Amino acid sequence: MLPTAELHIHIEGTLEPEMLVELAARNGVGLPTSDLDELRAKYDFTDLQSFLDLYYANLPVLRTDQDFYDLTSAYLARAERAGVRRAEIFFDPQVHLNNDVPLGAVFEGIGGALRDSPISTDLILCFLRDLGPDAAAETLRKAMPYRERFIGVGLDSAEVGHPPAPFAEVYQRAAAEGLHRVAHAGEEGGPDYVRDALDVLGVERIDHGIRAMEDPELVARLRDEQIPLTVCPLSNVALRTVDKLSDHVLPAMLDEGLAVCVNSDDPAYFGGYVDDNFAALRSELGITEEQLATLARNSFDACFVDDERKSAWKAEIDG
Ligand code: HPA
Ligand SMILES: [Zn+2]
Repeated sequence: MLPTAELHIHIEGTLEPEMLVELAARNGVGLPTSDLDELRAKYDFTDLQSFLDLYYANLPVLRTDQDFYDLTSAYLARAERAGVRRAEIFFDPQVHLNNDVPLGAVFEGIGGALRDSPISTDLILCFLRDLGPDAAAETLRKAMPYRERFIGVGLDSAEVGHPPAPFAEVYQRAAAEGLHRVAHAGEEGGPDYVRDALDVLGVERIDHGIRAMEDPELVARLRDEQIPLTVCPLSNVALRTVDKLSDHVLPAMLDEGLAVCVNSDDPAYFGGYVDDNFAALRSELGITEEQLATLARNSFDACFVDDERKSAWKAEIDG
């Protein structure tokens, strides 16, 4: 199993239908159906918004520390089997706050599972871009009592129509707090979203970034500056950003010398964990063992950890 870092994983997107049903029963939360086949049948998306509608509709089942602990433990156990050595995990506090779940329960539950796992982990707090910059600033303010529990901020949810620039101030505030900065850009939005995430928000990594390939000048910059891009191939197929995996730009990104790595995004919804993504790249895109090793090396280089730890993980790839 290829060792890797997973840098683009939404913990809420690891909620498998089985756990959805279990948590709904535990907390007395109604679901449209408890039939697993009927639930899975809903996992057929036309675009990002059609996925987000289901993702948000399912999340009221998460209520207590224990729920967040169970969700996170299940992901970490599965990630361990997938070869994940390091996970930098996104979470969406605004969803839980809007569901009347206190931030303390979110941090305690997720944090407890992280402590109990052998995988090296940290948390990245994501702002929901469609709720706007004021709500993001308010969320960061509410999270400050838990400042030691997370290492960075990100930007997710509906991309088109919600460009990065209005979030400049909250990203500045995050930087002043010593937080790392990443953002989803170029998933459904065009190259301008990627450029603004870099220039206006000062992000250190781009999540997705596949549409940057439409702009040769931007591609040259991403290569020259070796900006990490956390690509999620099965997610892009599930959300129909690409028609089929064999059309994916990942091989072209590798050929351009971009700092790409492979991630699962929302594995419960998109048909697989990071090892499933690697397997699909091998079988459907003809990605070679050497390219897979490059992707794994890139993932460790892109981690928010010291060089010594990166080197130790990278040594495992060839060893
Ligand atoms: O894949 C995603 N894209 C944007 N926002 C998200 N929030 C959870 N998953 C996603
Ligand atoms: Zn994502």
